[in-house]
Amino acid sequence: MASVDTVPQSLLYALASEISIAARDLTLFIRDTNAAALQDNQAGSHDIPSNAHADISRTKAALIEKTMAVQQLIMSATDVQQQMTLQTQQMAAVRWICRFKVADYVPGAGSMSYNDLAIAASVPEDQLTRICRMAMTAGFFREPVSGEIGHTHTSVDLKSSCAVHDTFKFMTETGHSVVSKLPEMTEATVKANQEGKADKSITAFNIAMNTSMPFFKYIMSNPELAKQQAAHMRSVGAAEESHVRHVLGGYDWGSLRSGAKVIDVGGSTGHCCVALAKEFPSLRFVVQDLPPVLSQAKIPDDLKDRVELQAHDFMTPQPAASKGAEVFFIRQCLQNWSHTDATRILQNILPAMDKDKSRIVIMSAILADASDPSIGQREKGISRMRDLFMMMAMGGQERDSQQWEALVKDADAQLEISSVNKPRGSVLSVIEVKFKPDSWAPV
Ligand SMILES: C[S@@+](CC[C@H](N)C(=O)[O-])C[C@H]1O[C@@H](n2cnc3c(N)ncnc32)[C@H](O)[C@@H]1O
Repeated sequence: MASVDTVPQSLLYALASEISIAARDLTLFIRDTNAAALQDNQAGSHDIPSNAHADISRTKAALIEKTMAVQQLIMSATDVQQQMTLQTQQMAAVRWICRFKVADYVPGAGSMSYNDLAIAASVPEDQLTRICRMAMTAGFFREPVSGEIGHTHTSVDLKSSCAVHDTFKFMTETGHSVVSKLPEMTEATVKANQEGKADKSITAFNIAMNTSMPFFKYIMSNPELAKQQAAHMRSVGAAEESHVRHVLGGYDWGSLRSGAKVIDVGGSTGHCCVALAKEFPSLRFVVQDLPPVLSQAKIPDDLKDRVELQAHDFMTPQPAASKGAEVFFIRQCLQNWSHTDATRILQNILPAMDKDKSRIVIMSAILADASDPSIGQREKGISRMRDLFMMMAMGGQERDSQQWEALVKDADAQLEISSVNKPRGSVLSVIEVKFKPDSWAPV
């Protein structure tokens, strides 16, 4: 075997060295914050707390990105096929586990027999054993001794009381059936074009759910789906790339005057406003969303005087009370809509704006150039995953820089993008939109 000195420089070797440095930094962090985790070695034991410093979150993200880059370098097409098939089955296993609430019956500490678990969950033992053993290959559950099953740090979050359970259910039930209809969506689009009905948007979601209702209308008509979707948004907000932390650091909220009003348009259950309200005690917030989503909101008691919930359909003009608000914040919403609808959403905000002091702050992805080597495949993959899901579920789209410019200009020719900031480690950028300085000069 070659000594380390004689190994030629290669991307593989460079990545492995970077992984080694990141692993050292993460280990030191865990030693200082949760030393017991170093002995644990269960799936999820080396995860970091969601409020960890941004540097350590970036280290974790880099480890995931670089280990994925190493795999891509060394895997053949057959290896990739096996990996994808494995992930498909792992996902099917998690779907089954969530459907039968299996994680609820497993004790928080220690273990139980498959037989007892099968009785508790009312499922056949043979299926339970084989399916849980597949889920173990993805880090969910463990078999400390043969025939016994216990939780790992990750499987605990599959309990039906956890948001992760709801988001997995949404992804594996609704999301999975939508994704499976991608070719049918194209066939329906081609057929509509041939019949001269090109304006009729047919999504994979419409085909999968056998409905002509738009995505959100359908979701909101089913309380269970609305709950899962809201949980999904909270879980997306907890992922490093789209963590709510980037909302805090991504815009100069501190420069707003004391008492300034921030309206979170399509703000879901208020997780962004709650985080902002904790950090910026002089600001006031209004969370706008549809009633079924707002009904899931839990605003902490000490923030209720500064974080208001308001039912509002952003396809209609802003209510009178919004007039003159300093910030109309709209995060992760416009990608759900086509260019025409997204233009309308922005236009519905404009009459409520004070041209002098109001601005729209959009927080969304700006699609990277596929040839940009500075962005890793995982980050590109996550943006593409969102873009495709928007297309399949809602006929929406993620946008590149030119498409954002065009959207703002089509909403109103007097609007302009005044600044763009992409917080480090975030897949979302903060796009500030204002009226052009000369657009309100007396004529
Ligand atoms: C992708 S989520 C983004 C939520 C939140 N802004 C965030 O960043 O986590 C899109 C949100 O738009 C809301 N929404 C969809 N249609 C809406 C409408 N017509 N009016 C108001 N909100 C709507 C959904 O309920 C959902 O909360």
